Amino acid sequence: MSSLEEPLGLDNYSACNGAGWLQRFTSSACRPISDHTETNNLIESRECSSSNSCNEEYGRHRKSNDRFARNSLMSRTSSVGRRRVLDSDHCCSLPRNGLERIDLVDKIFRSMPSYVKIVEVGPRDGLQNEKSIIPTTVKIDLIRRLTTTGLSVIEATSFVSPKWVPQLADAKHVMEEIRSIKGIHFPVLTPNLRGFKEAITAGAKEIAVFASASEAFSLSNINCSIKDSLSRYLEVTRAAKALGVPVRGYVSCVVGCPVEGNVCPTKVAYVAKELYEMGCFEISLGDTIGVGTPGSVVPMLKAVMSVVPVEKLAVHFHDTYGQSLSNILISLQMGVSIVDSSIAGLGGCPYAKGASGNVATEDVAYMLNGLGVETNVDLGKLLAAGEFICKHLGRESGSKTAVALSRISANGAKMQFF
Ligand SMILES: CC(C)(COP(=O)([O-])OP(=O)([O-])OC[C@H]1O[C@@H](n2cnc3c(N)ncnc32)[C@H](O)[C@@H]1OP(=O)([O-])[O-])[C@@H](O)C(=O)NCCC(=O)NCCSC(=O)C[C@@](C)(O)CC(=O)[O-]
Repeated sequence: MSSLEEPLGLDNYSACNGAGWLQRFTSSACRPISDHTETNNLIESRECSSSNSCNEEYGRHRKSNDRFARNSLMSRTSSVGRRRVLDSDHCCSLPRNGLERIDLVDKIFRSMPSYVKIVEVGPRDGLQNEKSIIPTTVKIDLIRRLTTTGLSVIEATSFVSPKWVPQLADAKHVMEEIRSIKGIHFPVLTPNLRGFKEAITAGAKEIAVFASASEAFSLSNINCSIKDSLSRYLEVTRAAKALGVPVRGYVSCVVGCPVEGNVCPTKVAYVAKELYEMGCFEISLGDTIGVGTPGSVVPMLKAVMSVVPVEKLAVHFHDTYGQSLSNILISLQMGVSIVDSSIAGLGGCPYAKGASGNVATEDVAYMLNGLGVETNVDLGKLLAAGEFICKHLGRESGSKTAVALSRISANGAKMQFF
């Protein structure tokens, strides 16, 4: 598959029934992980569907690291969401396939975190693809508004080549204006040592490096192979370590690539592990073109969780096929507790044609609120920040929550959260 016209896996869907389709993904050729009871409870393992050869690079480290995933999953019992359901008398035990009775509520909430850190990427990922150059003052105003919402991390900009991403050519000025704001992390993207140095000079105190699990995407995005990018990032992480600057690591194309199609979970695990071992404190897994479904996200996460502790993982979904919230939900059930999102669903990658914006921060906050998962984020203030930037861009919000709530409040009704 080399385009965004069809979701991954749909090409062969008509050839088989649901079960057969699922089986198509269970080739032992690239089985990414050993048995994982909790995860298997959520969805039967669907392994790599790629024709790529799945090297078992991570396999050597699998056993010792499995315990991270298992322990973490066991200990992440959400009391809040589950209690809400229990309290509201929805607790039920239903027979399933005539086999055994399963406590559905416990199964659903067992691994759900009680707190989720939302990483706002709107000012960077959200704006980087905008065609007309947004005034620096508007970007700064947006960031300032976002700082009032309770978000603890706001990715501010990128120190990349202005020839490649002209929208963020004002990175230095943006950083200079926000560097004095206390209590909030403002990571910036740095593709190489030069970007790192410029970011630090401009006042950045946290940076992010971005590799890809797809060779083709690495070439189109940062003009080098995965191997070369990892060497560059080793230089950057060493320099950052010397200055005590925390580095976040991104892996792009974690389930699909606009050029290569399906991406094997082992490749994602390999790149994630390399970034983690070179010192990245957190690894964000990006479905850059938004083709993933829980069916492809689960095996990918399983593979990555076998080499990086789940508490160090973030998920980063673009919403091209409207799958982001379901992908986030399944990720939370697997123990992930860090979610990237973009105000008003802004965004798209300049090197992933057709990919839409990130999942909207408002929608994530609304869903987490409904689940009883704490975020410390004020939805009303998020809505105001989203309205501000949408007004400037002259378009409707990409957040379904924002659109729905604006209609409700236009009708004079009181905001309700479910
Ligand atoms: C990586 C490079 C720099 C390599 O760029 P290059 O052309 O391969 O390398 P170069 O070293 O030959 O540099 C070309 C020009 O850029 C300059 N240059 C070199 N480095 C810098 C720098 N740091 N800052 C400013 N300028 C720089 C350099 O000086 C030169 O200028 P010239 O001599 O032609 O005048 C380039 O390919 C680039 O900037 N790419 C941008 C990639 C990008 O920002 N992509 C979007 C973000 S990634 C993303 O969105 C995915 C993510 C993270 O959100 C997760 C997901 O959704 O999956």
